[in-house]
Amino acid sequence: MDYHFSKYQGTGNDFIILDNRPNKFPKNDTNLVARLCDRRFGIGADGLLLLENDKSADFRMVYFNSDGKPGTMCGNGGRCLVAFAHSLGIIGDTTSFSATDGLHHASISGDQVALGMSDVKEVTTKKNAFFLDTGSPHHVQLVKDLKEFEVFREGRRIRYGIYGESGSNINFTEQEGPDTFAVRTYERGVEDETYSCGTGVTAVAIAMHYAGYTKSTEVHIRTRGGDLKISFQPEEKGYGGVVLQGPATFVFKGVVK
Ligand SMILES: N[C@H](CCC[C@H](N)C(=O)O)C(=O)O
Repeated sequence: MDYHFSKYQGTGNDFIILDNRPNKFPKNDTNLVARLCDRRFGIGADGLLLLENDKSADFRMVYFNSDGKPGTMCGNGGRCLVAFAHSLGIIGDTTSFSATDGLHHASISGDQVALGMSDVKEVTTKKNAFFLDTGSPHHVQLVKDLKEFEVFREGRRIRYGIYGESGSNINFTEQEGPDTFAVRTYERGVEDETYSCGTGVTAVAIAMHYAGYTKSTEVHIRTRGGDLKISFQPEEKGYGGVVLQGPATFVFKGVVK
């Protein structure tokens, strides 16, 4: 079987994207997805996204981590899928699409995609960290000297040590200004550090506001792969109006067996 794919990246978080409106992709074939994402034996990516038909929205997003298993919401992936849908002429400059955590609204202007994220119902404070769900589960921890921090070793230890098999994504952050933070993420399902994690930087922005490290409701995050902006509104319980904005870029397209 030939698979026609496009490769996109959003601040260095990279994805294989396929148009699965014909509904022909074998979604249960974990080994196939893992092989396509393999950086030696396949195309190479942090995850794989399918664009599918949806009865009540412009399209449906289906996401797999590079381990081949279905993931939860992917913020950078969602932004790249909007850019892909726009390139196919499926959408104009605004869209609504469905994903595992519900309906998302987004807009695209040039290479910038602004993606509405799920409301955050609760932020849990732990010993020296925070836990919240932004469509995927995230542990957020402030560290010193982030550049030298052992993200893989410490991320893996926490991901399996505290969160067990179902796991969590693990974000380490260092404040750089009143509304600016640097973030590095150990991503569940990739089981490695990624250059950026969209639901992760969203979790950091909200956790830092919740804990009083920033008063701003528009937070700038620097990741290894580039810069993202997260805006949100504090609500009675939790946060709403959450928007993740940043670049989503086409890299190449091809056919793979
Ligand atoms: N690995 C995450 C999903 C992708 C998150 C990340 N790529 C993003 O941009 O949000 C999980 O399954 O929990």
